Amino acid sequence: MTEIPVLDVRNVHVEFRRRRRAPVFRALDDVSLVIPRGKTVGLVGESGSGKSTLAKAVLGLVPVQSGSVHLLGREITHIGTAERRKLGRVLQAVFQDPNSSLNPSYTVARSLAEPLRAQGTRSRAELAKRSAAMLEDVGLDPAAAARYPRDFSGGQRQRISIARALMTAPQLVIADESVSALDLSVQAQILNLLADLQDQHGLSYLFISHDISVVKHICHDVTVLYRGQVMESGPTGPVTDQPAHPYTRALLLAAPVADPVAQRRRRATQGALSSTTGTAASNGCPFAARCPFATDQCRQVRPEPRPLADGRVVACHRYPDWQHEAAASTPATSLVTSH
Ligand SMILES: Nc1ncnc2c1ncn2[C@@H]1O[C@H](COP(=O)(O)OP(=O)(O)OP(=O)(O)O)[C@@H](O)[C@H]1O
Repeated sequence: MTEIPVLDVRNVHVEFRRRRRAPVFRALDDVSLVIPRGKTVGLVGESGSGKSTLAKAVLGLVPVQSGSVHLLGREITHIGTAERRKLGRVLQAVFQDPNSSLNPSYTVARSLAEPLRAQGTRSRAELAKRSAAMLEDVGLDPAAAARYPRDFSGGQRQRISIARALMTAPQLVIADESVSALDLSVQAQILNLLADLQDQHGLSYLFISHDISVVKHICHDVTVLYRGQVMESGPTGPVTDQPAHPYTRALLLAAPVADPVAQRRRRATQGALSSTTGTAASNGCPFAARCPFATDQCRQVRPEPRPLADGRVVACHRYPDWQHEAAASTPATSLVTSH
């Protein structure tokens, strides 16, 4: 029997109307994503691709027009506020800015206690015991409980936010750009911490980042989003070693690398990603306007997701031909062109 995934997002559509009478804007268009137990699934894409909207759809913070969200086998797409509150036992989130979850006027102890209090735990002794254990788990001195957020560095505050998210012993944690604001060395520490906590507590993560090089290090599977549509998804190794979608390759080429000289050389020869704000072909592939391998078919017909033998799914008419063209092209050929 196949195991029930922790999270199963199926064919989700989310639309916004930015102004009254303005046409609807589709922020998520037929997005599916599955997180097996104990795994980390990355959601990657540039700013505006719809990553946070997907997190909000799972957290019930934006309405889902169609499709479904199942958490541990239970459909939660449209559940009410009271039911939603109870989900705090199994579902928590850590955001980019620790200050959004840590009230500056609360002691760490009070901030940590909140999620458990919301689930009905009142015993002070129990709250204090759990806070101390979680602070230790995230590498902080339990004495930190008596202090305030201002007493800590950015990395330490993010550790406190993680401790707070883990207070209810959730099964799924949504980490939305949770290392983006940190220095590289602190990022690495937090990523290691998330991996250790996963081993220790059997956690699953939905790990959201605009940086595919970060996703590569922590995620078992990855979903690549562009303008609200899934370009490619599957096991992280194949997706990042040999991308099947030109957009994934473009993200990899634009990702920071440890060696700045190599980075400059790469940028000079391959071109960098341009902004996501151009006009997408309404019917075709949303990436067609920026893709050097696009044909009329790409501009006119939306590619259906195709399963590949290695477990991936790709939505590209030109796969695998574009890979051969890319390999044959000279370094002076820009992979992604600006419009
Ligand atoms: N409440 C809203 N009303 C109208 N448009 C919205 C709303 N929320 C998001 N959007 C739009 O939906 C698109 C996707 O936004 P989203 O925040 O999900 O992107 P993202 O990939 O998380 O980007 P970033 O990393 O910059 O947050 C954007 O064009 C954004 O302007």
